[in-house]
Amino acid sequence: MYQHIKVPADGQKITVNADFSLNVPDNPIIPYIEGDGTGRDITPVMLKVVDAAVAKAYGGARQIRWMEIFAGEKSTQVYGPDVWLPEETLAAVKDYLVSIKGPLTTPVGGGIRSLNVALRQQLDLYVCLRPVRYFTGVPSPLKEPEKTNMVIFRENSEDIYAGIEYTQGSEGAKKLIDFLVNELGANKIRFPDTSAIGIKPVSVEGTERLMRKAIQYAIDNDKPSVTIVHKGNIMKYTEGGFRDWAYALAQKEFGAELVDGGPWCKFKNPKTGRDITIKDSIADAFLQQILLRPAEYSVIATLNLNGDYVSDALAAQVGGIGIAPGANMSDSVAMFEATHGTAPKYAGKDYVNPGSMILSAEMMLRHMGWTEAADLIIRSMEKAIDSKHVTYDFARLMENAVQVSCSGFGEVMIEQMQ
Ligand SMILES: NC(=O)C1=CN([C@@H]2O[C@H](COP(=O)(O)OP(=O)(O)OC[C@H]3O[C@@H](n4cnc5c(N)ncnc54)[C@H](OP(=O)(O)O)[C@@H]3O)[C@@H](O)[C@H]2O)C=CC1
Ligand SMILES: O=C(O)CCC(=O)C(=O)O
Ligand SMILES: [Mg+2]
Repeated sequence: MYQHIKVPADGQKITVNADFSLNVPDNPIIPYIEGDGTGRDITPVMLKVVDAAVAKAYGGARQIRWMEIFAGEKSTQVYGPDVWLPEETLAAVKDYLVSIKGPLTTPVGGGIRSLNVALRQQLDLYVCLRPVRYFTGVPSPLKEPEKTNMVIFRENSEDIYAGIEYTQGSEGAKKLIDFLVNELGANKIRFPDTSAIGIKPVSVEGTERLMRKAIQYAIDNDKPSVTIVHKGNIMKYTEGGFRDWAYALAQKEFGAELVDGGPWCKFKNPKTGRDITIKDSIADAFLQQILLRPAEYSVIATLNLNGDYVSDALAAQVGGIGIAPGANMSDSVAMFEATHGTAPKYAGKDYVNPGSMILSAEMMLRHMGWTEAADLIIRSMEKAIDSKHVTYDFARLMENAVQVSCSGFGEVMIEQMQ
């Protein structure tokens, strides 16, 4: 059926029920994309650590059947020079429901548009879920890094990531600027003759589905608040719309009531009876608040670009993007991936921290309901860090650390599972 994807003969598909719960067989086929740059270092380590955790947790009764699928540079080697994202890769991610990927390179300026963004958009993986937590012993620039405990819900399908952008001097830029100036009376384009131009779509539907997931997460995980992060003071109808529609959804669907006349509102968690406060913060101020008063923030709902910035900033507070995991999700399909990119200067050197990719796999195991294996990964990560056998990113900031390689850190984790 596929041209280059080899389906493991002894594996079975994960399937989904009408309520979006999963049926996970004991031998699920899970597609993975190795990734560009350091992807080829961290992905094999992740596969080994996950296999070890599953073997230890279930004594052989369960085993993942990994299925390699292709995107990025490796895809051009397998499928041909210009094939960066084959149709069958998209089909496999959709059909097999749960997958994991390494980072993929995006050139700045010209060249291909982001394959990462293309995967999210073409599969409508509208939630980018990025939990940020502290592991004891990890070096951090903060005095009290354990106070940073947040979960980012980044809208993944809209905003300027829609890629509606025209290069300076192009027919598209000229037409669009002419239309804005002549038809809509836009008179604030400072240099219309030499401007490139981009469009930022933000919709009611896109906002509501993201906010619904963020609030449901707060309910299911007994979180005290959801903060809407936006730049609605400047971009009144896009980012400001996001804020207003998100608040409105909390009231309309979850019965939130205004606090002191609003706009903050709150409702009782139907599962625990505790208050969940819905509040908002303007993005620039939010970036200082998370450093100075992180304990006041829990679940974050934000647009695509803000979410990108906030993800790396928050990751830095708890030790850096070397251990920052994530997931891209629709209601039925989930594709897990690290927050960081391909870190090209370290590619192929067996050097970088595989933690972000391993913790993304930990999220994947939990999503599959394989909590024993997921717990084992968390415990072995804690023990590995505690043993101070860590990769360069932590070793350079830790006292008495033993620096280990990327694969070496995986081995330390596996030893800790015994
Ligand atoms: N989802 C994806 O696939 C993503 C892809 N990208 C793409 O990746 C490419 C490179 O992007 P760039 O901006 O350099 O960002 P990167 O995230 O690749 O790297 C930035 C810095 O973060 C640190 N870092 C990254 N990965 C690790 C790791 N595993 N362990 C420890 N430290 C790590 C390194 O810091 P130091 O120098 O201090 O050692 C590195 O120089 C671009 O093409 C970009 O578009 C970017 C983000 C996400
Ligand atoms: O697609 C890319 O190259 C960058 C994506 C990114 O930075 C992110 O998803 O956090
Ligand atoms: Mg990013």
